[in-house]
Amino acid sequence: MAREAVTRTGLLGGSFNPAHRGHRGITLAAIRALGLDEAWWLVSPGNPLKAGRGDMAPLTARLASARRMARRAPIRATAVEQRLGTRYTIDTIRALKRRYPKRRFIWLMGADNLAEFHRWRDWRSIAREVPIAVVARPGYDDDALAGVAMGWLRRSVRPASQARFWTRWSLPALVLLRFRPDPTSATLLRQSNPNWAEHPWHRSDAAPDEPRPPS
Ligand SMILES: Nc1ncnc2c1ncn2[C@@H]1O[C@H](COP(=O)(O)OP(=O)(O)OP(=O)(O)O)[C@@H](O)[C@H]1O
Ligand SMILES: O=C(O)c1ccc[n+]([C@@H]2O[C@H](COP(=O)([O-])O)[C@@H](O)[C@H]2O)c1
Repeated sequence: MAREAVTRTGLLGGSFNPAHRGHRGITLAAIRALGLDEAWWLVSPGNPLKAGRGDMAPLTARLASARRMARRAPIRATAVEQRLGTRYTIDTIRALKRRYPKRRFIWLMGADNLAEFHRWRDWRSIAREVPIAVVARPGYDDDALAGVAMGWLRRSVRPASQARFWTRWSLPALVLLRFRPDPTSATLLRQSNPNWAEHPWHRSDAAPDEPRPPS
């Protein structure tokens, strides 16, 4: 495939409370399947649907865990939403598109997020702004396929065999990616280690912004 003059960038938004090998595994598999140059992990200052949850570690700890998990991979863990002052994904995507006109973005999410997608602010507008790649996740795929968002997006589904051509798709467009199922979840990790954020690895004094801003 001839290389384009744009940087093909996957966006995986998440709480990363903490980051885990499931995030890394699906991101690396998506990079391959979609022919991405890199992926950005957008470590959320606060998922609007999880506001007030007592088990949310500080952004600095979540960002530190994401940076560790992203090491030696074409993955950049960033708190760019904090820098932009955005909380809702629609605002983040519009701001990133304005700020990085030479990049093409695709939104990545697990099937659990697709099942809830119709609760996100302006979710149809998100689907009109960027293509969406949904990664199958054990225990969530049936709900995602039967969900409100999928009902609206069904006619916009593209075959996984065409996934590398996502920059040419008219929007909305959604592709379902099925990799080796990974049952890892942050919920399970928090249950087995509620104090994970206290570990010295995650008690970073660094400012919650990337040392090298994405270009
Ligand atoms: N094992 C996995 N398989 C597929 N997608 C995943 C997996 N783990 C996380 N994701 C996706 O990564 C993104 C960020 O996930 P998040 O940081 O919320 O982790 P999580 O494990 O889902 O956390 P929690 O259990 O606290 O809800 C979401 O789109 C989520 O669907
Ligand atoms: O924009 C919204 O209304 C919205 C509602 C819920 C979740 N999100 C985003 O979805 C991403 C996944 O969040 P989480 O907590 O499930 O990892 C993260 O980037 C959140 O900001 C966005």
